[in-house]
Amino acid sequence: MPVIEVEHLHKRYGDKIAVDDVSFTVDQGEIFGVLGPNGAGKTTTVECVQGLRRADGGTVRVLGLDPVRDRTEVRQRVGAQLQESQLPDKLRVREALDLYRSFYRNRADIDGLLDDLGLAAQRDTAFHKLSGGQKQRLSVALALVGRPEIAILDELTTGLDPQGRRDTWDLVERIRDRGVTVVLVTHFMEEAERLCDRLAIIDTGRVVAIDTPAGLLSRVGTEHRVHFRPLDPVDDALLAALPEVTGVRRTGDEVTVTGPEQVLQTVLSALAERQVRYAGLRVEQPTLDDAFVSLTGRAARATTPPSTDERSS
Ligand SMILES: Nc1ncnc2c1ncn2[C@@H]1O[C@H](COP(=O)(O)OP(=O)(O)OP(=O)(O)O)[C@@H](O)[C@H]1O
Repeated sequence: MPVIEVEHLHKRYGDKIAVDDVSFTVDQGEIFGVLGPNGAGKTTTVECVQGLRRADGGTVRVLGLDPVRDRTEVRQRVGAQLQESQLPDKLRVREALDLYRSFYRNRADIDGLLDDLGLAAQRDTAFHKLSGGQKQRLSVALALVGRPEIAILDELTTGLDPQGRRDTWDLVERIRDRGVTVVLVTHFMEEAERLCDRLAIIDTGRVVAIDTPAGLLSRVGTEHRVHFRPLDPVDDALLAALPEVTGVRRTGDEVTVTGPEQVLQTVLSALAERQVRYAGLRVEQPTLDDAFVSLTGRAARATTPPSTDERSS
């Protein structure tokens, strides 16, 4: 059953069309990704879903409500992450949660939330003394403090280190396991692939595809690429004649063999049979990056979240 229905959403800022024509539905209980490069219109789209912006065209329904007309009710039932700059420096974690909790009629247990988010030890820490990851987790806690039916998480892992990112992914799955529908806005392919049940790829204000990660991958084919450096002579023609192999390429001393998933086993068996030793074995499978390139005709801006040091803001 859809909890969010967006139809032909259109939004412009002056002459700039931010969202041209976006339609999608989000089902109850899923993690739905809104994926696309910087400036694609993702944030504008979810701001219209939250009722923070009024659409210039199209319709948005959230839990059967109009997010602009029924803003008060939608705010009670949809949790959204705060921008970190919206909290005063001196406010302590526990105080922030108490304050935001008072805005809601359904109130989460704060100690449970602090435990769940790994913030129990920081309950009396002032906001400005939190690390980037802790601030990020607090913003998620604030999105959950009103026990929402839908949580909208925008660029959740930007600025987190790899461990922080993995912890946050586990957290998103736990949120979903509690029955909360999650809308995850991201421009990181790996994050979308790992977390989302379905996702909409948005580019220049338009939806270019909506599917499961596996469905998107199947659109770009299922070819695997096996790379290795033979340490003994091996004939390309011999590799090319193996069942399932669709291509053999040599780049310097590296050989790349392509084919379906089983091609790895085929190649390894053939090399073992002929006592060909090898080094540098690696296998590449199609990724959402490949799907994005194939759907939009160009590469996404980023495939891996930058570390804190690389953060621009
Ligand atoms: N308040 C605004 N006034 C004018 N233009 C805006 C405003 N907000 C966004 N835009 C423009 O609208 C387009 C879509 O922006 P939006 O923030 O929705 O994209 P996004 O996909 O969320 O990007 P990012 O990943 O960088 O946050 C961009 O070209 C952006 O510059």
